[in-house]
Formats: sequence, structure tokens, C-alpha cells
Amino acid sequence: MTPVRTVSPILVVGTGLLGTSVALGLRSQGVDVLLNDASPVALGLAADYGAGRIAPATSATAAAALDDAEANTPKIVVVCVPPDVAGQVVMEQLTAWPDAIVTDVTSVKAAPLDYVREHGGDLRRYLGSHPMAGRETGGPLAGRANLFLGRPWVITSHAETSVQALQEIEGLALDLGATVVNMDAEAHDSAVALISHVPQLVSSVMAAQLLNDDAGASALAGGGLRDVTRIAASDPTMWNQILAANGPRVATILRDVASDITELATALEDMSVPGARRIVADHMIAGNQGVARIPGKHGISQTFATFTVMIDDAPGQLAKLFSDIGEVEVNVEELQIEHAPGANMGLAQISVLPESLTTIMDELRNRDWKVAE
Ligand SMILES: NC(=O)c1ccc[n+]([C@@H]2O[C@H](COP(=O)([O-])OP(=O)(O)OC[C@H]3O[C@@H](n4cnc5c(N)ncnc54)[C@H](O)[C@@H]3O)[C@@H](O)[C@H]2O)c1
Ligand SMILES: O=C(O)C(=O)C[C@]1(C(=O)O)C=C[C@@H](O)C=C1
Repeated sequence: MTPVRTVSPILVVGTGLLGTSVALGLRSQGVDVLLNDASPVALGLAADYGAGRIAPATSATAAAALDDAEANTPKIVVVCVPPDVAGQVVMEQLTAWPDAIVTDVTSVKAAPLDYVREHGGDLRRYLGSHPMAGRETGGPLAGRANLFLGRPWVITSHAETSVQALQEIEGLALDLGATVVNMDAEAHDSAVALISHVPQLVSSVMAAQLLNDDAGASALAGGGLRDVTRIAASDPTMWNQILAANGPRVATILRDVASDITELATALEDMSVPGARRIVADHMIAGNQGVARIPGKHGISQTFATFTVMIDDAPGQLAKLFSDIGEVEVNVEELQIEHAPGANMGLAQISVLPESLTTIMDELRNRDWKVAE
């Protein structure tokens, strides 16, 4: 087992989706986790589901009065509360635990940092961060120990960041299986406007169009609509707080989206107008190029070749497929499995390095697998 970097105990404040996920992930590594939440129900549920133990003390002074003071004095505090109270809760925790490193996982990073700076918090001990992983549902029951596995975890260093704070928060992110990305708070907020905040609104606006569906078209929904609208189920109150802290950046990109959509609608109104087809095609080509920028396992410089294997819906088929792939000594980079409704078979979409594509497809065909590019 890999040695654990995070030193026990740590304290999670806010035991909703993010806090419970952090706590469960660290518990699974054997870290002692203390829990705290303004809601006794969220706190009790997180503890009941194995996320840690309810903190017996909420300050170093109170912990010092306990028999086992050291076991109840956190080395790191992870603040996982809604954005509108994040700065304030970070300040409270910095004051309550004068020897602890404090981080928060809020989806925006400039606002909490500004708050702590304005209120005279100890910036050597506060270092904001943001795991780029989440779900459309909140609360402790949505928490998952493996939520952060393989996902970027942004750490927003600033001028006063101490080496110790940086190392400890990097260690925590790595213990949760995330990959660490360092950037400053402003650069982070610009990045998430593009890759998280605008996509959320575009998804919401598209899903809202379904309210005009009087003919029951929604019942026919396939993968396309589902992919575009999954995050439309997100919590409007939480998102209102996120967007409020990043409004102007989000607005700029949203206007670009609106302008592209208006151009498309104009072209589509009469496709016989010379140039109209090209406008539609150019937007789609730009989309192809944009989607190719979303990193796979090895980042944007590495693209994979993908092929599909048909597998019988029977026990052991997937194991046999992987054993055959293993014998050919080709590494599987990504895998997706789709079950074909109404048919007794599944489709395994397998990504490999482009130079291995022909070999693996030929070898699998030789072993009687039905393979398509
Ligand atoms: N949901 C996501 O996908 C996601 C992903 C990455 C980061 N984040 C960030 O993580 C944070 C938490 O989000 P979540 O989805 O876990 O929310 P959540 O609603 O599931 O949980 C928030 C918890 O904070 C508690 N809380 C509220 N005010 C508090 C206070 N003053 N003191 C102590 N506890 C308090 C609530 O009772 C609740 O249990 C947010 O800042 C969000 O921006 C969310
Ligand atoms: O629901 C998901 O899948 C998410 O990962 C949500 C998502 C994102 O946009 O990537 C949403 C907001 C958070 O700040 C981080 C993650």
C-alpha cells in the first residue's frame, strides 16, 4: 500500500457532497477524520456512513481541555461549505486552530482569498484549493470515497503561501488520488468560467427548453440529450453563489456563446442562402476541434485511437476480452461500456495508443471477437 502523506487527525467542516467525499476518501487510507457541520443532520449522516467521527471540540482551546487533546487537534482543516460562507468559515477555522493549515474546496478561488486577506487571516496557513470533481446532487449521502480519483485538484498559491502549507495540501490531494495543478486564484476563476460555469448554464438553458415539449418528445431522449443536460439537475442555490462570485468572466463567454447561436439560427432559417451551409459546418468543425482539446488520461498532447468490440451479455465475456488484450501486450488507455437496450450484447469502446490500433484489432479478430473502428 502507498504510504499516506496526510497526518491524522484532519478536520472536515461541511459534511455535504464534497466534505463527505474528502472524509470517506481519507478514511479509506486510514486517516483519522474529525467532522463538523452547521447542520446536525448532515453531520450525523456523514458520521453514520463512515466518514469519520464527530469532532468533540471546535477549537484548540476546547480540545486542550480533553484527555486526548492531541488526537482531537487537527493538523489540516478542509472547509467544504457553500461559497457564500466559505471565506467566513475559513476565518473562523484559522482562529479556532492556530497551528493548523486551512484549505477550502470552494468552486471560486479569488473571493475566499480576498475575504481572508481583508479580515487579517493568517495567509501562511490558508491555501485555497478546488477539486475538479463533483456531482449534480449535494448532501452527505451523495459522497463517494473515489470522487477525486484521477481528477485535477487545483491549488491556488499566493504570495504568502508557506512551503509547509503547499506540501500538506498537495499531499492531501494526492492521497485522494487527484492530480495537483498549481495556479493563482484569478487564473483559476477565468479557467472555471470557461470549463465549468458556462457549461452549467448552457446545460440548464437547453434542459429548460424541454418545458416547451408538449408533444412528449422527451420520452425519445437518447445519449445526446442526456450528455448535454446531466448537470442541469444541479442545485440552483449553490450555483447562484458560485456564479455571483465569477459573474463578469462568465458573462463575457456567455455573450460569445449567444452570438454563435444567433449566427447559427440565422443561417438555419434559410440554408439555400449562399454561405449558410458553410456557417453551420464551420461551427461544427470548431466544435470538433474544441472537444479534441479536452484531455484524456495523458493530457491534451496525447490522443488515443478508439475501436469497438461487441461482447455477448454473458458472464466472463469482459474478463476474456481483457485477458486476450493482455496477451497481445497492448495497454488500454480508456474504456467505456454501453449496453444495447433490448439486445443481449454490450459494446466496449476501447482506447489505445494510435500505433497499437491495427495490431490489437487484427489480434482480436483472429480470436473471433467482432471488432469495428
Ligand atoms: N458540488 C460539486 O460538484 C462541487 C465540486 C467542487 C467543489 N464544490 C464546492 O464545495 C463546496 C461544498 O459543496 P457541496 O456540493 O458539498 O455542498 P453541500 O450542500 O452538499 O454541502 C455543504 C455543507 O455545508 C454545511 N454548511 C453550510 N454552512 C455552514 C457553516 N457556516 N458551517 C459549517 N457547515 C456549514 C451544510 O450544512 C452542508 O452540509 C462549495 O463551496 C462548492 O462550491 C462543489
Ligand atoms: O457534476 C460534475 O460532474 C462536476 O464535475 C461538476 C463540476 C464541474 O463543472 O466540473 C462543477 C462544479 C465544481 O466546482 C467542480 C466540478
